[in-house]
Amino acid sequence: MIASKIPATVITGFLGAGKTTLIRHMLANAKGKRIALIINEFGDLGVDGDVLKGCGDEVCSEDDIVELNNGCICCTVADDFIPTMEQLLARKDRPDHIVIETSGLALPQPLVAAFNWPGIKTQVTVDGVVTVVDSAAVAAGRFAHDHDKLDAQRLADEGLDHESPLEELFEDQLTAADLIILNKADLIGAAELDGVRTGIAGHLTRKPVFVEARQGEVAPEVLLGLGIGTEDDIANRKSHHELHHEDGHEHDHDEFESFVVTLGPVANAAAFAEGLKSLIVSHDILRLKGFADVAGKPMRMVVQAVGSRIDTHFDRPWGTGETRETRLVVIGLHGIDEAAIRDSLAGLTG
Ligand SMILES: Nc1nc2c(ncn2[C@@H]2O[C@H](COP(=O)(O)OP(=O)(O)OP(=O)(O)O)[C@@H](O)[C@H]2O)c(=O)[nH]1
Repeated sequence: MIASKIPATVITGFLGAGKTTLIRHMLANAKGKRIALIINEFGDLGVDGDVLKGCGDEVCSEDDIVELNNGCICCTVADDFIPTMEQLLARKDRPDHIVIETSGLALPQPLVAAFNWPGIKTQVTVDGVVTVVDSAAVAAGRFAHDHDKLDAQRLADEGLDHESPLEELFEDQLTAADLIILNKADLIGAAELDGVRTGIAGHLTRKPVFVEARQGEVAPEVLLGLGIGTEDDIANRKSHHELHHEDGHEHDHDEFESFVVTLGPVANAAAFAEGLKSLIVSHDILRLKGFADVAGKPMRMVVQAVGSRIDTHFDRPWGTGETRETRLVVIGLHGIDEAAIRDSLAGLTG
């Protein structure tokens, strides 16, 4: 008897859109379906994996979570993704479903195309591509064309052969979608949300399904079981890069930069968060996340910033034998002033 193919769902979406939050909710509500997770992050801190471990104990134990943090998954398909899939498929206790969270900067196209590789195609199929959208960021014009900035970038770099990197990537992630989650609906009004939906739909030639969400709360029955087989249609969902470089020119992420900063204990959590907020605005930091060691507190503080919106909360006690330290990953556009940001961050702890 030929075993049926394992469905795999690709969850994509720009930095901070709410992919990890959506997956957390899905794991907590998966009702016994055994899910294996492959998580890819930009920046080598492994925050997403850490946030997800333990939250779906019954359906997805730590052994079922594989972190691929060796660059964006779309560029490391052959070296990282394929071997990981092969290992998952070689297991005796194969999962019911595989969920892959791409980094916020990844192009889904090369990843989906990898499901056509011999050895993978016979055993797994792409159930669907789910693209998570930060509706509030879209409504605020985060991905819209900023002509002044773009002109300045073009002046600085004559080789620039494309539109704004943010806009392009955002569009590529939408182009690949079977299901679009309009997340963070709590942050904007109904009319604005409608505007976001119509704006996105107007850009797409295909007609993916739209679902609104708050805090990534989408029923697993809606996310999983789409049964699309997206790998067979991926040639019709080309990214800007594929359209511009049919000659096989390598895709990379040169437009973005990330670095990890390690700091000592934070004296005052509220002042630290306020300081981070101004730093994010003054340096146009796209994403900042990690953990902080707050002096005198037994718990670890999670720091999550998307644009200028910052959230901090204490998630769990520091473990015995675990080094208490403050570690943050900072992501911005190419040319972000790393030295100045490092200096300012060091000044915020004391
Ligand atoms: N207000 C609001 N905040 C949200 C919602 N969904 C997620 N967030 C917050 O947005 C921040 C980023 O969420 P994540 O789930 O980590 O986003 P992500 O897409 O996994 O981020 P990257 O992996 O870094 O690209 C966190 O502080 C979340 O708590 C939502 O629907 N509404």
